[in-house]
Amino acid sequence: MTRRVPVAGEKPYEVTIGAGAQRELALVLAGTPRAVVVHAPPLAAAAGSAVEILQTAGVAAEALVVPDGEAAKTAQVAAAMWDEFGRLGLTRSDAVVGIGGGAVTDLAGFLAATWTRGVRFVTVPTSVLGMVDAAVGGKTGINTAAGKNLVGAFHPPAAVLADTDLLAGLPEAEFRSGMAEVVKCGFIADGEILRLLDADPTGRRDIEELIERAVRVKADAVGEDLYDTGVREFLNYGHTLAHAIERVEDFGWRHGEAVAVGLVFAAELAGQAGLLPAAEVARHHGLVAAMGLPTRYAGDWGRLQQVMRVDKKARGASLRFVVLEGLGNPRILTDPDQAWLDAAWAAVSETA
Ligand SMILES: NC(=O)c1ccc[n+]([C@@H]2O[C@H](COP(=O)([O-])OP(=O)(O)OC[C@H]3O[C@@H](n4cnc5c(N)ncnc54)[C@H](O)[C@@H]3O)[C@@H](O)[C@H]2O)c1
Ligand SMILES: O=C(O)C(=O)C[C@@H](O)[C@H](O)[C@H](O)COP(=O)(O)O
Ligand SMILES: [Zn+2]
Repeated sequence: MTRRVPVAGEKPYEVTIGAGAQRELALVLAGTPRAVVVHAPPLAAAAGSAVEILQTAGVAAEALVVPDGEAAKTAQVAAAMWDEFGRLGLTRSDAVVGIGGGAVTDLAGFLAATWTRGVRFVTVPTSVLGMVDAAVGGKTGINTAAGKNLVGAFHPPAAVLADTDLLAGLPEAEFRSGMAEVVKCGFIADGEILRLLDADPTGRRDIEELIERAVRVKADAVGEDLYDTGVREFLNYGHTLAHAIERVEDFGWRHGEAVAVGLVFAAELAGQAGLLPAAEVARHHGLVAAMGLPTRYAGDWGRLQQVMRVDKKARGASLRFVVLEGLGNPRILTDPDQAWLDAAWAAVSETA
C-alpha cells in the first residue's frame, strides 16, 4: 500500500511512503532537462536505479558520489559539488536528487538551495531517520567547527519518495537510531506512536504506520511554520543536548542516538521544572531503553553547556529548551535554573 502525506506551504508537496516509491521520480521530474543524483557509496546501487529511471523518462541524469555520513556535511564537500555542477552546466531548469540517509539529503538540499540561488530538489530518503524527518520539511545544511547544521537554508523539496524497499539494506543500528525521531514525535504529538512502540519497541511490526504517523507530525509543524519561528521548534525536542553531544563527539555519534539521550534529558528537565509528572519522566527512560537506544552519556558537562549555547534555539545569552508540559504538550523553557540543569544532567550522566 502506498501512503501519501501532503505538506502545506507556499509550494505544497507530497511525501510518498511505500514499496517502489522511488519509481515516481519519473513522474515528479518529467520534463526536467537534467538531474544530478547525489549519493554516498553505500547507496550506489539505488542511485544507479534512480539514474536509470530518470534516463528512461528522458531526463539527462548523472550520479555524483559524496563521502558517507556526516563527512558529507562539510563546506569542502559542498565546494567540490558546486564545481561538479558547474562542469555539468546545471541550470535553474534542472534538478538535484538526494538519495540516502539524512546526511546526504541535508547536503543535497543545501546544494540545491545555493546553486544558482535555488534549483528543484527531490529527496529519496533511504534510512528511517531520513524518511520520518530529514528528507521532509526543507531544512538543509552542513556542519561547521562550531556546531551542527550551523550553515544552511530553508529549501523545501518538490517531492519526497520514501521507498520502503530500500530499508532492507539499512544496518540495524541505523534503523534503531531513526526510531529516536519517531518516538520523539510520539512524545510531542501522537500518543498512538507511543502505544505502538510499547507493543513492539523495535518498531518493525508497524514500521509503515509509524513512518506515516511521524511524517504527519512533521508535516503539520512545517506546513504551518517553515521558517522555525513557532510550532516547528517543537520538532527540536531533545536536540539541544543531542547537538552538543554530536559536536563534542566530532560527529562520531549517530544523530538518533544523541537525540535519544537528549529526550531523556529534556524529560528530566521538565520534571525538575514541575512540568512533567514523574511517571512520564520514567516513561521516557523506559521506552527509550526498551527501544535499544542510549539513555545515558559520559561527557564533560561544562563543555556540553558551552556548546549548547551555540544551538540555533539560543537567543543572545539565553538557553532555550523544548520541554513537555505533559505528554503531547510541548513548550519552550528559557534559561532554566542551573540546579534543574545539573539535576537533569546527573540523571543521564554515565557516571550517575
Ligand atoms: N533536515 C532535517 O530536518 C533533519 C532532520 C533530522 C536529522 N537530520 C540530519 O540527518 C542526519 C542523520 O541521518 P541518518 O540517521 O539517516 O544518518 P546518515 O545519513 O549518516 O546515514 C547513516 C548510515 O546509513 C547508511 N544508509 C542509509 N540508508 C541506507 C540503506 N538503505 N542501506 C544501507 N545503508 C544505508 C548511510 O550510508 C550511512 O552510512 C544528521 O546529519 C542529522 O543532523 C536532518
Ligand atoms: O525539522 C526540524 O525543524 C527539526 O528540528 C527536526 C530535527 O529532528 C532535525 O534534527 C533538524 O535538522 C534539527 O534542526 P536544527 O535547526 O536544530 O539544526
Ligand atoms: Zn533530529
